[in-house]
Amino acid sequence: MGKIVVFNTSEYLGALAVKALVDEVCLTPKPGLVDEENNGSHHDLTLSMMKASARSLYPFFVEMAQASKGKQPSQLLRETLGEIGRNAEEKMFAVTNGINTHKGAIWSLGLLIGSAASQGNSTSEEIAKRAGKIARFEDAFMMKRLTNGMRAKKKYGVNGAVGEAKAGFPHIIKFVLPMLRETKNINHSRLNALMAVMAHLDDTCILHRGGTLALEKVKEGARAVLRNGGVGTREGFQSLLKLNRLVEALFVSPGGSADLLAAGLFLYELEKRGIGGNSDGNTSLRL
Ligand SMILES: CC(C)(COP(=O)(O)OP(=O)(O)OC[C@H]1O[C@@H](n2cnc3c(N)ncnc32)[C@H](O)[C@@H]1O)[C@@H](O)C(=O)NCCC(=O)NCCS
Ligand SMILES: Nc1ncnc2c1ncn2[C@@H]1O[C@H](COP(=O)(O)OP(=O)(O)OP(=O)(O)O)[C@@H](O)[C@H]1O
Repeated sequence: MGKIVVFNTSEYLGALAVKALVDEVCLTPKPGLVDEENNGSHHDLTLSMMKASARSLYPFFVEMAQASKGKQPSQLLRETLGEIGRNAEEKMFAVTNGINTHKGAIWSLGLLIGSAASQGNSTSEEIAKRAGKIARFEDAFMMKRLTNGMRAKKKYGVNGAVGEAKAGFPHIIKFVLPMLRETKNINHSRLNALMAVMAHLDDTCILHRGGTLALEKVKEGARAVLRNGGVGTREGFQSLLKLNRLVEALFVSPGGSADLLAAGLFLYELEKRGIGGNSDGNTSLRL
């Protein structure tokens, strides 16, 4: 996408969401996930596919923002976002030839964009809370297909992507945002934010492929990185490399944590730039 010029708040929010997805996938070295060095535990994903998928979602994110402008959380808003979200998933699968690149991310970012657009000048905490309120309304049109996430939720009794949203994205508020706000080295703070969420999240991507044993090992590995001072220290970075080898050996992928990092990056950019950053004309964003 390179540079994108945006003309209104909805386009601005859409561009920030795409930027968050591109920033997440480019963050390196991540355990098990696609990054600039390798495709992690994914035989079917590549960096260029992830970027193409992220860019293809732009019009849907803009539409979500437009549809939510000035609206209170309601079943109608939930169903409107649901329909746009399903269309976005369809586009994603068309762009990737049927590979799941951003299903979880569309869900979390979609709700947060809707919430951010519905009421200007909110804090990240308020946006996440209101997104939770939207998610708690029923979507009568939601397809009841058996997904990997549903299987994992049933088997292991965890909440998954839907539970995280309905609870107002506690892992973003408690773990991702504090880390992003903490340090001056962007790469370190983003990797530490990923470690913090991985140390706590019941990620259905990991559970589906590796079960509870793999999830516990991954959580402990992420905790070790933070205990050793984070990725900015020699010991912490060695622990990250050790975690990457562990995740590779287990052949699992923390896709849910990656989604929540991307969603946190979106909120963090929004709090730095402000929602009205482009209100009086063109603003360009480098993606
Ligand atoms: C809710 C979704 C993500 C389906 O989730 P489900 O748990 O059934 O399983 P599925 O395995 O298909 O996808 C889950 C994805 O969520 C992410 N994830 C996994 N664990 C977690 C977690 N604990 N917290 C947050 N995200 C997680 C991962 O990326 C994973 O791939 C979504 O596909 C959906 O139903 N979309 C419908 C469109 C919609 O209603 N959109 C409205 C807002 S845009
Ligand atoms: N950098 C990334 N690399 C890989 N996955 C990512 C990345 N960022 C986010 N994700 C998320 O991970 C999910 C894909 O994970 P995964 O391929 O494990 O799921 P799946 O298609 O349900 O299952 P599986 O591939 O195990 O059959 C997507 O929904 C996406 O949102």
